[in-house]
Amino acid sequence: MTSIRIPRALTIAGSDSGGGAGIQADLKTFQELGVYGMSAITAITVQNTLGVHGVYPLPQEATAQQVEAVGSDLGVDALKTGMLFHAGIIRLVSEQIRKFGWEKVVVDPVMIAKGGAELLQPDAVQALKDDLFPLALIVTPNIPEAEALTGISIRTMEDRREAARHINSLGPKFVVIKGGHDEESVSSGQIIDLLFDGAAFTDLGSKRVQTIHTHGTGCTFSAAITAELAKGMSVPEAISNGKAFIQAAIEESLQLGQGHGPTNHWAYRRRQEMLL
Ligand SMILES: Nc1ncnc2c1ncn2[C@@H]1O[C@H](COP(=O)(O)OP(=O)(O)OP(=O)(O)O)[C@@H](O)[C@H]1O
Ligand SMILES: Cc1ncc(CO)c(N)n1
Repeated sequence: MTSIRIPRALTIAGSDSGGGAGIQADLKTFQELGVYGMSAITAITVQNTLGVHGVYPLPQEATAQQVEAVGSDLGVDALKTGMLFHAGIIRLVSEQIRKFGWEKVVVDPVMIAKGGAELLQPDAVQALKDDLFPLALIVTPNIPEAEALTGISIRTMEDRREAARHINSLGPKFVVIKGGHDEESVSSGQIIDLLFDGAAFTDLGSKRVQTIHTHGTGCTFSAAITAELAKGMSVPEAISNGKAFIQAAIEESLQLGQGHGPTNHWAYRRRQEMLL
């Protein structure tokens, strides 16, 4: 009997009680894209659409044991990291990625939540660059994260290209600098995510949706890319499908909560089904 192996993805990230970002967004996205999802939690956050009301990091061994448990038993085709919170977790997780020989590694270098809460301690940025980036296939910073990682103040697309080159030189084969925080995209109505593959730049453009419901967009985007990699897509295909996934999720938002609401994780599948 021939058996079809189910694609498997792991997220190493923080829990968002509001369900729009973090582990919850990642698992929903994996499921929507037909990928078996697993998680290693780094911290419990108390969140809703109004902001982050508490952060409770787990002992770093607890995160490492979760990674070990799933890696040694169920197996992992692709993984992503989100909120890692401190340098100790980054070092342990990096060691495990090396030990298991995982190559499809997407690093979303989560630092600050939209309301300003710290999801990565400032002294952990160096560990991210030194330990985790050399193991990453793709890194997906937003503009403020790209600035913090490189010290480059990003005003223009040329600044962004310079930051992408700098991040690429730290090890990741592909860098996507997301454009959600680009002031110009508000007036132009176009958002550009910049992809750099170490040789060439590609502008991934999309219509900017006028909405406040963008909680967890970065998590959802990187989770969709990870799911597509787990299914065997090439990196450019995975990123392009990830962009379509987040665009649908933002366009069909759920209007939940009193603040910045979550995106709609099933909008992309609904659209795909309509095409059938
Ligand atoms: N208003 C919008 N309309 C369309 N696409 C958007 C919008 N805001 C963000 N995006 C897209 O969502 C993805 C995430 O971008 P963004 O720069 O917001 O990430 P982020 O700041 O890391 O998100 P978060 O911290 O909320 O998880 C990118 O692909 C970006 O182009
Ligand atoms: C747990 C968690 N991870 C990442 C983000 C960034 O959106 C968030 N708000 N919460």
